Amino acid sequence: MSAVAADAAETLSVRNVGIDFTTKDGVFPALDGVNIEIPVGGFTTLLGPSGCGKSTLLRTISDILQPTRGSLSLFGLTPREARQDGAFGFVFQDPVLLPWRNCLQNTALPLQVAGVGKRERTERAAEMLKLVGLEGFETRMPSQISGGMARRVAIARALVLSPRILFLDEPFNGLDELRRRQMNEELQRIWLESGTTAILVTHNVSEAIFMSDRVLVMARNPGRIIADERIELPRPRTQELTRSPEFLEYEDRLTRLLTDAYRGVDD
Ligand SMILES: Nc1ncnc2c1ncn2[C@@H]1O[C@H](COP(=O)(O)OP(=O)(O)OP(=O)(O)O)[C@@H](O)[C@H]1O
Repeated sequence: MSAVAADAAETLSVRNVGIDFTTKDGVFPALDGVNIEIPVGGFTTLLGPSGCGKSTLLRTISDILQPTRGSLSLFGLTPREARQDGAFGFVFQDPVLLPWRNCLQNTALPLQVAGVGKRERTERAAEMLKLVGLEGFETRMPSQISGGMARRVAIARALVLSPRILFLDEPFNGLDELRRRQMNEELQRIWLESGTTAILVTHNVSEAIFMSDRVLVMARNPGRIIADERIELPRPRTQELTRSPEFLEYEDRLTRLLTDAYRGVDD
């Protein structure tokens, strides 16, 4: 943790957070001693093996789970206050678009739920579709677009309420490597334009480096952070950069850390 306490309004702080689950085999510490300080506007990635508590940590930050120990502060608010304030946007592994609504109507859904009038929500949703590169596809139905396009719609929908924090839980799982790289470039552009704070969960080392200012490597039993790596590469990052010695050095280092994190998973 930083020696100088940052301004609470500018920082997402997770302090000594632990989560215990009670199962028939006893109490299981899914997370323990987790400390994170994320600056407003930053892009942070949680990288770790299956079962290390990445989703549990996201769920705790987003007020779905209450910590057993420790505390959280989200830019000066509690997780509950932040949720009630509409501070969160979510993109999940599966884009889950409503098949009977077109791209514009799917993007506008959170606005409709929030009671925003039709004209304003149409304008705002169209703006978001433009941001994710889907101008001209407003009236396409989900069955008429590719998997990559569906993910863009999911990102547009997550950003439509201008969230302070965008949670991305393995959003490009299932895409082939080339498509994933294209989506990473797109997401970087969208994130830079939106100015939101982003927290990504991934298993993919290259994606973690490409996207992040910071990569938190997690291990399990108990779920904890074993490394906090700053990625000091210039933006906007390009595919060219992924072949540079600096990028490959990060890749090598994070792969080693992740290998350590995987060690013991099946012990
Ligand atoms: N409600 C629950 N009750 C009991 N155990 C749980 C519960 N939710 C999660 N766990 C356990 O806590 C641990 C962390 O789960 P979590 O889903 O956060 O991991 P993860 O890193 O997101 O995994 P993955 O990458 O597979 O999604 C796992 O061992 C999981 O089985």
